[in-house]
Amino acid sequence: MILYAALAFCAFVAFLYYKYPDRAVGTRPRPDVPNADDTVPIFGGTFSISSNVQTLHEWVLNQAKKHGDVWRTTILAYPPVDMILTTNVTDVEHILRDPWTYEKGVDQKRQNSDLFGHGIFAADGDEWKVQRKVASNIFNVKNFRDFYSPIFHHDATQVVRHLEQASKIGAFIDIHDLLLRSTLDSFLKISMGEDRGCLASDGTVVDGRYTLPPVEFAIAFDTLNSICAKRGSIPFWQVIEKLNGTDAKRDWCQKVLHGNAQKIIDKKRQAYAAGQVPKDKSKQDLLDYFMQTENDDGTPVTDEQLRDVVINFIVAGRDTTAQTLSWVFYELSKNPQILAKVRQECLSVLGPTRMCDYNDLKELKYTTATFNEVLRLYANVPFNFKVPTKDDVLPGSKTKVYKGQRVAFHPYAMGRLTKIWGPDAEEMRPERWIDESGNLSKENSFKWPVFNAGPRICLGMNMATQEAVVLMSSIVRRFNLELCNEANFQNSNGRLLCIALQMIRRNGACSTRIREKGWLDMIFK
Ligand code: HEM
Repeated sequence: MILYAALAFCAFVAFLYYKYPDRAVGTRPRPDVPNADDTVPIFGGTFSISSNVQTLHEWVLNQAKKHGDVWRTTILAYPPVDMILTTNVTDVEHILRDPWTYEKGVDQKRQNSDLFGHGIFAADGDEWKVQRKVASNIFNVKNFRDFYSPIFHHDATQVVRHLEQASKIGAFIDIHDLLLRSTLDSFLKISMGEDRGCLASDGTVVDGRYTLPPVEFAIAFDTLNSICAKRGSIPFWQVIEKLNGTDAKRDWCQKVLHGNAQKIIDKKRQAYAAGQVPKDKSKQDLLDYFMQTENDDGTPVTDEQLRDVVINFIVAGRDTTAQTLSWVFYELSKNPQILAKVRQECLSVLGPTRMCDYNDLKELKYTTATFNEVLRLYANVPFNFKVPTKDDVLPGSKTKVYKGQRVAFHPYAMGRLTKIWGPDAEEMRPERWIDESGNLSKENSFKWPVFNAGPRICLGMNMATQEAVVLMSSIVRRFNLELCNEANFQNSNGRLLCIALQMIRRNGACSTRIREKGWLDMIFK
């Protein structure tokens, strides 16, 4: 009996081997598209992805260099993953111009639903359109100039206060932690009228590092964000999370996040009940706009819907800007000549102490160029995929794509490819953003999709740039900076560790080992 079973098993494996010689089980043959390196029968790219997970974005970059515009990987999972990856700018434009055909898709929603619920990041179609329309009310020049500048000034002053204290006592400091606190404080005030004071306490020195008290809300965010992000590279994550204790962690995070979001909503509802709605539309915040919106069927927006708004917008407004700024300071610490130029520009436009206002932004060209250049090299949404609702052909590479499969693009790889940016693509050179007349050049957003592009382009890109330049100009005029933990960012071949790329974004989320070392530890002098 056992012999028959063994023979049947072998025959089954031989059949699978014959049927799926170059891809994962359940995926279709594609002789017209090259496979990623180390693709094997039955499992496709499952092992090559998991064995390269620490330098995944560098690995993708190498695949793009080797295979050209388009290549493919498949993963043994349920449902099987069949993914075409393009770095062709015309293909990317085609995908991003049409979010009705190229949706986020069910898998992505499922993967992120614990964090995003039905919020703007997870929504497609009408559900997305309504949220985008309501939210776009707060992103206008009047708000940037009159209301957001003072908030950014206040929080940048707090950041500088902590850096001064740390530098006085010669302690090093995890600048990324500080920046995350600053972007969280600023964005909560801007979008929900809520002052969390994450930078308000004084720091203490623990093991040589200047440290602020932990913020539970932020820890829950980072942990849940990391759980959802990891699902992309773990086949059968639904089962694994049940077995390895992740479920309990997820429940704790949700309890903290939902509890905090509910408090913000309750406070707003109480204010409304007491008739304290700001009459002047320009004084209303994001939550005000959503509270006054009705659902299509005329019912009022529920607390659960508002909770998704709160959480989605905090993720959007906090992590991205802090992560990019962390890479800015990383690069400035390694490129003193760029630091000197940024400092010189900030001093000549603002003098030694004046804070950067909205109107100063157009003068701070090199500083903005440095921010853009860092985003080009360290796209903080490094990878993105969509799912077509019908069969289609990508017009740049002439590649056929099928309804329901994943069609991905990779802003991190695109930012470093010589075919897109020329022979110095991997160099940090802010000058590439300044045109012959000395003005900041506008880049084609499909070539540089770090803020996404097309109808779903990032709503906060101008806000992020304003906030970043306020923080950069406040810090570089006062301090020299020195990186303490270079080894955390590169492997022995000098390639960027993907885990660093993601962990800088998802600070403290999952690796206590790395967390103990501290992230982006710097000395400010
Ligand atoms: C350096 C900073 C930032 C970067 C690099 C960035 C990048 C991005 C990217 C890549 C997307 C598309 C995500 C996707 O759908 O897969 C996006 C969407 C979005 N971003 Fe940003 N973002 C930044 C800052 C901000 C800020 C400060 C806000 C303020 C709230 C914001 C609000 C949004 C919103 C609301 C969307 C969803 C747009 C839509 O789906 O229609 N972002 N951002």
